[in-house]
Amino acid sequence: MAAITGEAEAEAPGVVFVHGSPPFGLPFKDRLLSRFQLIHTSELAESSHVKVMLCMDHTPVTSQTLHKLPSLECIVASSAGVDHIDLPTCRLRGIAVSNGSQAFSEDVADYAVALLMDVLRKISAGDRYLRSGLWPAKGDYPLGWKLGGKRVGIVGLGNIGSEVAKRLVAFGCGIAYNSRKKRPSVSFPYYADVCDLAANSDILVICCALTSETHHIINKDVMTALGKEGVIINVGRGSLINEKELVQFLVEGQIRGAGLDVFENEPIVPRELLELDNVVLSPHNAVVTPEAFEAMQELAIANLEAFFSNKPLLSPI
Ligand SMILES: O=CC(=O)O
Repeated sequence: MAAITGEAEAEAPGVVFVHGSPPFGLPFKDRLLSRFQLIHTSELAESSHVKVMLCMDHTPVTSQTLHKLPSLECIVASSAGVDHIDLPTCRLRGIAVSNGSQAFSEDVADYAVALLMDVLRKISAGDRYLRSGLWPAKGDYPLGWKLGGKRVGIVGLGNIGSEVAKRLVAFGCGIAYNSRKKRPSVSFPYYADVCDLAANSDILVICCALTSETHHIINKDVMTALGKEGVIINVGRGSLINEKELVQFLVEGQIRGAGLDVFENEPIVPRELLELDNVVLSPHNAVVTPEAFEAMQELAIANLEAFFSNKPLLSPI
């Protein structure tokens, strides 16, 4: 006993409900197991006492899921986007939610810039042209456009959007943004209306959270305002854009191009997009680097430890 041996009595490990089928490798699982007791989705029936959930993938956390966890106080999500979690129910029940965005923001921002550079300078399209033996037989591939000097409208100036801005300022772009609220500490021009932002931009980079307010925030009116020379990059969620309208605008040449990491009905990608050389397509890969996964694991464990020590979460949403 602690009183006799002088050793601190070992504390029981905190119980963590792991939601979804985690893509985590063994080292992460071992690290979690060394600190916490893990309960999995298949054991939901025995989880009525669980206070914290670790969400390792995009499996929906519905009001029914939450109903089965009456003691839940906190959800630690590994992803940047938390649109798979029923946030209104969490708010009603006072369940705190944290996300993983801090861990991924730099990598997602790099990827957004890479997609943009690719669309403008036609890198993937030129690669396809060369590999199919058309160069030089069919002549040089058409020239692309310069990035420096372009006016970039960022939709969602959170962790990821701010990193995108930092990078594009270094490329000599002008930045403006739209978000729920003007950010007093930010000197970039703010547009409360996305159409106004589009009308004053050459490029839109979409990196806001998907909510009922932002669903289809990019629609035909916004694309019309952006104009024929406009480019759209989406590293947020597919449903931020009305995809049917986007496809139509791209097919008809009513905007110049798009770089898309996300789609409305993933992994289904509209067939028309596969035919277009002014579109760069990517299989929801912007967040995926081993370094980002490592940082995500650190953040998830730090959030769980903060919860169990009654400290503020590190990345509350
Ligand atoms: O899309 C990936 C994420 O939200 O982390």
